[in-house]
Amino acid sequence: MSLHIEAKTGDIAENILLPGDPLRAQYIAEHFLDGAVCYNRVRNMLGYTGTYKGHAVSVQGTGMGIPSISIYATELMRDYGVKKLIRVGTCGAMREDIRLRDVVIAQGATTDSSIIRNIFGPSINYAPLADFELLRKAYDAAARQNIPVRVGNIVSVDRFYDDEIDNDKLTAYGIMAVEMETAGLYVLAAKYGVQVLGLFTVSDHLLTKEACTAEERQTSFDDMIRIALETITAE
Ligand SMILES: O=P(O)(O)O[C@H]1O[C@H](CO)[C@@H](O)[C@H]1O
Ligand SMILES: O=c1cc[nH]c(=O)[nH]1
Repeated sequence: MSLHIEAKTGDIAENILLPGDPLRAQYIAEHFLDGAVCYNRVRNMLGYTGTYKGHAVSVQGTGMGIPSISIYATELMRDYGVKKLIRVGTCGAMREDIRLRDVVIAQGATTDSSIIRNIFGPSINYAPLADFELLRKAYDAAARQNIPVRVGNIVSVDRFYDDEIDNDKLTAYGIMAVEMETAGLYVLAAKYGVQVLGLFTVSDHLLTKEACTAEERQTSFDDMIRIALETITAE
């Protein structure tokens, strides 16, 4: 048991998916895992363990923003021995060639969060990166399922409502999409020496202002979950 997760030692699998929304954790457990059992209800931040094609897999809600995901990621890595983590999130597209419902893989995660400065001091701009083996497996799994994916740099922002951020400059330097947790997750995975990857479904578009309907979110979201599960259970 840790401060924010009431699971007993051994209740959580080494392989885990991390959606921000705890109800998405419940959805994944109910629709994709066999024999899923809920191991966490503290603060309603639901966590489940079940199996996928015979492999033990957990799924844990992490909340919104780097402070929230950092709590769950630290306890999962440090106290429960989790070894492979895939964030399954939603994101906002920032470029015209990225469309609604596309699946995005975060090779790197730029950030305006103070987490980098707080760890390394003002002279280092650490580059939070995905694990290459997980990235390659996710790309291959997507290709096998004929799901197109975009791979590259995203930005993890501290503020969802941010009138000051220069999105045009970020886009000009290749940033594909915006979300709020991955840079922090990648840094923590490096600290604890575990494998990590961020996968996203584009739920809205910052340029065109389009947004997915609930049904569209569901369908494209399922594509991302299948990629994540095939990746995390691949030998
Ligand atoms: O859909 P999730 O995983 O929560 O991710 C995105 O959605 C939330 C904002 O609405 C932020 O957490 C952002 O990162
Ligand atoms: O953090 C997020 C997630 C989805 N869409 C956004 O614009 N931002």
